[in-house]
Amino acid sequence: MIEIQDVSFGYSRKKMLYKNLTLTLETGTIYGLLGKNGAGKSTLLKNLIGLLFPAKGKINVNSFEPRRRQPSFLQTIYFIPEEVYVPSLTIKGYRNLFAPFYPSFEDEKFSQYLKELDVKDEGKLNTLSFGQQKKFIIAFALACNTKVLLLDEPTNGLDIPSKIQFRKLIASVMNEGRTIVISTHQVRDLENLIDRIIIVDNGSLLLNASLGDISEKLCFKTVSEVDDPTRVLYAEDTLKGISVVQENTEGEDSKVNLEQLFNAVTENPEMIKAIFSNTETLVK
Ligand SMILES: Nc1ncnc2c1ncn2[C@@H]1O[C@H](COP(=O)(O)OP(=O)(O)OP(=O)(O)O)[C@@H](O)[C@H]1O
Repeated sequence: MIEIQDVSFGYSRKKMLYKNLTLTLETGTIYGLLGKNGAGKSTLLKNLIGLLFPAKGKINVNSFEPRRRQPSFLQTIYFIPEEVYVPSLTIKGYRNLFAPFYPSFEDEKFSQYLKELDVKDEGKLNTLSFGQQKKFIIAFALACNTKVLLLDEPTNGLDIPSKIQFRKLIASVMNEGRTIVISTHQVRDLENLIDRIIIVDNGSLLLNASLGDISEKLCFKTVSEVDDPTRVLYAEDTLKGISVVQENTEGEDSKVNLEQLFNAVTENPEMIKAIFSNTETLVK
C-alpha cells in the first residue's frame, strides 16, 4: 500500500506544487495517473521513489519511507522515467551490472519480455533507437519483479504493435501483491488495462476512483440534443451527434471514455466532487 499523507512539495519554497495532498494507493491495483502538462505527475512519481522529498507530510510505500532510499526499499520498486537513459553496454552487460540489485530478477522472463517486445541483441544499448531503448528498459523493469512499478509515459515512442504488446505484458505481470502506477497522456493506450484513475491538477487531487465507480456515477453517451445543460459535465460535437458526460442519475450502463472523463473532471472539478462525494472513492 502507498500512503501519501498531507504532502506538500515545491521545487522552490515560494511556490508549492502540491499542497496537503492525501492519497492512498492499494496493492493489487493498476492506477492510471492523468493530468495536464505540468500538473505534477512526474513529480509525484519521483516523490514515491525518493528522488524528490516532500517539504511537509509523509509518504509511506509498503512500510518504507522513500526519502531514506534504503537498499531494501529500492529493490522493491522500479521507476521508468519518461526519458530513459541507457549506458554504452550490451544487453548482457546491462543485465550483469543492474540485475543483482533486484533479488527477484528472473532471467527467463527477461528474455521472454525482450522477445515479446521485439528487442534484438544488436550491440550497445545506446545505439538503439529511442523506442527500442524504452522497450529494453520496460523488459528489464518487468523482469525485476518489484512490488511497485512506476511508469512515466511508458508508451511514448512505442510503435503500434509494441503498445499492444506492452498492454498484454502489464496485464500478465499484474498480481495481488503488486501496485502499478502509469502516468500518461495517451489514455487510449491504457483503456482496458487500468483499475483506477487518479487525476491531478494545480497540485491537488481531483479524482481517485475505480472504473466501476466512474461508470456508476457518470454516463457517457451520444445524443442528438442536450436536454438539460446543467447536468452536462462535458460535451463534444462528433459526426454521430453530441458526445456528453453527465451524472448517471438513471442507472444507465455506459463505457467510460477516458479522454472525455479527463475533460469533464478538469473542466468541472466542483461538480465531480459533489457527484463522487458520497462514495469512499472520493478524493479527500
Ligand atoms: N527540476 C525542476 N525544477 C523546477 N521546476 C520543475 C522541475 N521539474 C519540474 N518542474 C515544474 O514542476 C511542474 C510539474 O512538473 P512535472 O514534470 O511533474 O509535470 P507533469 O504532470 O509530469 O507534466 P508533463 O505531462 O508535461 O510531463 C511544472 O510546472 C514544471 O515546470
